[in-house]
Amino acid sequence: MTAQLLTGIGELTTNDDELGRLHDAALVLDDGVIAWVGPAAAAPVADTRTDLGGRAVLPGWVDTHTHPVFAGERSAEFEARMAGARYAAGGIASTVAATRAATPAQLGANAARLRREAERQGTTFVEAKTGYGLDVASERASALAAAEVADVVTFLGAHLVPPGIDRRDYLDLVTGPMLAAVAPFAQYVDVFCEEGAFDVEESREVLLAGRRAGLGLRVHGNQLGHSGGVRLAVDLAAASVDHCNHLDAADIAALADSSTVATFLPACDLSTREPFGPARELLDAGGRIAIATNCNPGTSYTTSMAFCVATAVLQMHLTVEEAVFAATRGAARSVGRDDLGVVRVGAPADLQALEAPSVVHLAYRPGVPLTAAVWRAGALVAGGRFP
Ligand SMILES: N=CN[C@@H](CCC(=O)O)C(=O)O
Ligand SMILES: [Zn+2]
Repeated sequence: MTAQLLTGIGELTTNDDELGRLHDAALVLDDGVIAWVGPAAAAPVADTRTDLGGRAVLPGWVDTHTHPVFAGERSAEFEARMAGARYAAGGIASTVAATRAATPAQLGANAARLRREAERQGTTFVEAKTGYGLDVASERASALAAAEVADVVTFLGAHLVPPGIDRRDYLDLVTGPMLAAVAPFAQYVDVFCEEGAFDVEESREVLLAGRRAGLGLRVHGNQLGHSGGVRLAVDLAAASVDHCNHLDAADIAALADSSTVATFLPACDLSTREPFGPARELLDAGGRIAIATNCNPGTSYTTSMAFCVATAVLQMHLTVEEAVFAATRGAARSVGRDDLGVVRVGAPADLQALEAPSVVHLAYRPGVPLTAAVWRAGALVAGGRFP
């Protein structure tokens, strides 16, 4: 494979403790990985040479919470919320109906469209959930569509008890035949532990069944209230608990004392008018955090990790460095990938360059499309036309 030298990097965010943030830096990408990193003045010769003209480079975004397998959209529900209606779990059912009516090709095309949209904005790794099929055939089809577009697939049959089925029967289905049909295509199981969806004991049952099937655990917890999902996730040493809008001091202490990553979803919080989760307090207490888009048609119809990072800085009081870390390496840790979201020799060459001299511009110039180039496993997949 061709070794590519990227030089003229004005600022290089490595997320590596030893390398830190470099200026006037260069990288060599070879065979899909980072083969060299250091000062531009000391860069080795490679097969190709691209001068980034002082632009900032950082790891590609690692989006570890998305629901891209769906049909239809819910802008009317969103409009009603902006006029004062409250978000409730039940809205999921309308997307379930549209998803069941769609063909596998339609579901796949929509998920691929979203993946491509995310990639153009710097996202190089995506987790994708099922959860809008909610019967065995539709959940299996959703998992197949997710596996086509995502790097990690999560089974979310326990998103809602769909209309027309007894609650106990549905739990038996999710933990039995549905899990068996989906587990071969998934790495994680998830549950929406919230009023109107699943309570703590039901959620525990779903998660333990998933664990027995060999899946890692993720939880939607404490989004709309003190659902108990966060404590359940910590009790079961889940990889991630997501939303975390409503945390009390004991929740923060429990998370800080655990290996569970708290994944904050700021775009969702804006779209549902929930209070932002206490990411600042959790970081200060020593907890692990991630930031993700939660791309879905109900509560967060965005693929923009940059928007989430800017919001985390402007509204949740993270520093730019903390927010960028949470949206890259911090998130990667929630899917067991310590090699992602970091720039160091041997790491996958998943990178983005900004139309800016520093990552600070992500929050300083909110809403401006700053992605200048995106590389995935060393291949340029978006942008890259440098003057
Ligand atoms: N909260 C649960 N699930 C999704 C929303 C699903 C929907 O409303 O369609 C979320 O993460 O926000
Ligand atoms: Zn979600």
